[in-house]
Amino acid sequence: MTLVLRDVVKEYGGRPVLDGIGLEMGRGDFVCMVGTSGSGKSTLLSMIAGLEPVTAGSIELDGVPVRGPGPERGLVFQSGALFPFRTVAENVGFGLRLPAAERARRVEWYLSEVGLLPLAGALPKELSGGQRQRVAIARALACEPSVLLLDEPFGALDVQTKEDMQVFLHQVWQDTGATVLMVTHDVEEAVLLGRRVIVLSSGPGRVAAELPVPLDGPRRLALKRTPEFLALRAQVEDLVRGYARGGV
Ligand SMILES: Nc1ncnc2c1ncn2[C@@H]1O[C@H](COP(=O)(O)OP(=O)(O)OP(=O)(O)O)[C@@H](O)[C@H]1O
Repeated sequence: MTLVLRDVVKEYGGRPVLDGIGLEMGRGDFVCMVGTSGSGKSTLLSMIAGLEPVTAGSIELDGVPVRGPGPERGLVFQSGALFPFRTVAENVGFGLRLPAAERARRVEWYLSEVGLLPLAGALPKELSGGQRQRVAIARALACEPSVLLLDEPFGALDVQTKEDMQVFLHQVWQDTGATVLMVTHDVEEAVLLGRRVIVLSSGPGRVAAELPVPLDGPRRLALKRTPEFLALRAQVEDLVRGYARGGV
């Protein structure tokens, strides 16, 4: 599925928040978006998810304009927002309009994909933060979306758990072939996972730079220590810092 944004503008009360955003993503793409706080990253994801209308411009999936939410787009927020009184399996299966046996099979499949099958009967309060995010990701994946929209999905996790989740997400992406658009504050995470990194400037948000990530081989954590990775990370950090100060 292709996702195309053309000249997307968003205003709140006449105040421009995003201005002229363009983006093209093909099937199986993985794009990470970074930018300072308030540059409109979450707003952009909400519009792609169909939860917010655009003020001007267009967002199209396979050439069809987005006019509301749809099952082909899965959205995961920073705090997974699970139903507290439903089990892990019930959370993952919630909203799946399938016959019971098929739904159970689907839930089992995605719980094993995220390594949580043994905790299928647990309640969210019995899980760690990382496990809760895995459930949220499994829930989004269970709808088998063509496009996965991730808004700071690991932002609330400690460094170790976050790194485990980065490796996990990369594996899920490879296994499912989903198109992934991920918003993050973490430049290292963006360079590790993205095949491209988009830097948004702020006030209003614009695409300030789009950098390919030409790193060969598997995206393992050891990659973070290579000179190529460190150079690219520094380049993106300088861009983000520069735009935060009002232009490079
Ligand atoms: N519903 C709304 N009504 C009015 N203004 C809003 C609304 N949602 C967001 N904004 C404004 O739009 C701007 C961009 O917000 P947004 O949350 O998209 O930025 P962000 O880049 O995701 O920030 P952060 O990195 O801090 O999450 C902010 O100035 C915010 O105050």
